[in-house]
Amino acid sequence: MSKGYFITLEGPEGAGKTTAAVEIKRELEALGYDVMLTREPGGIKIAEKIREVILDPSHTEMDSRTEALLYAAARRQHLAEKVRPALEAGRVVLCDRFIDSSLAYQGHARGLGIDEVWSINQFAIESMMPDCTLYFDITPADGLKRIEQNAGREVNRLDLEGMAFHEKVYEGYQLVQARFSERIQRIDAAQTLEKVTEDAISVLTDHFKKSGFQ
Ligand SMILES: Nc1ncnc2c1ncn2[C@@H]1O[C@H](COP(=O)(O)OP(=O)(O)OP(=O)(O)O)[C@@H](O)[C@H]1O
Ligand SMILES: Cc1cn([C@H]2C[C@H](O)[C@@H](COP(=O)(O)O)O2)c(=O)[nH]c1=O
Repeated sequence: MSKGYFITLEGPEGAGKTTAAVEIKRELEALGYDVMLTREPGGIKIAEKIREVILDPSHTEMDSRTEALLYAAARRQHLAEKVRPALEAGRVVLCDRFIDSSLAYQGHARGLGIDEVWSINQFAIESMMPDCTLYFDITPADGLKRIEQNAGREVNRLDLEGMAFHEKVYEGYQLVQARFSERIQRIDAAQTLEKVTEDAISVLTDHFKKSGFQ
């Protein structure tokens, strides 16, 4: 039984999750919480290696089911090695992407089926779901525009997919959000970073209060 609080950040490419995560961590720490920021795929050595395999732009031959299984494998190791111990120690875990990315990208956009991808992930997560998920809502066009303007960012294999794929990811997130409407809270990610952070903190402190987490 975890004593901590598990928060995930979700959304399409360029929504601002990684940038906002640093601010959210800082604000929560200022409120006295012990926060561990991590990411998927990655966060620990084995999962970072799996990330390299998945996202290498030269791996164009990768089968969609292989892709889904690799994300689930990285997730399992990350949960077992880093997330679960932090939660057991009573920490707030802030994770940049988690299972909802698999449901939107592999389940819907790749066409594997949200139920099928949910099902393969059950073996990996053993029912360990986030307490709260912030969904950073931005249109694919606006998100990709932000990425194009960020000259230093490395381009990965999924970034290279066409607009039709990114539209499907967006659609996938709408379906996932509707399915898990209690857990997933929408944040308007088109706002300034300051406003996005303020909204995120307001949602999270509200959740902490409701669940009695201190
Ligand atoms: N609220 C914001 N307003 C304008 N630009 C922003 C905002 N938040 C982030 N950005 C910029 O948008 C770009 C993408 O941000 P970031 O890497 O945080 O997004 P992301 O959701 O983590 O993307 P990905 O999932 O594709 O890695 C960066 O150049 C960042 O500086
Ligand atoms: C966890 C997860 C991620 N993805 C995709 C989403 C992005 O295109 C990359 C990760 O890159 P980021 O810069 O760290 O956002 O991987 C996915 O398709 N399925 C997943 O489960």
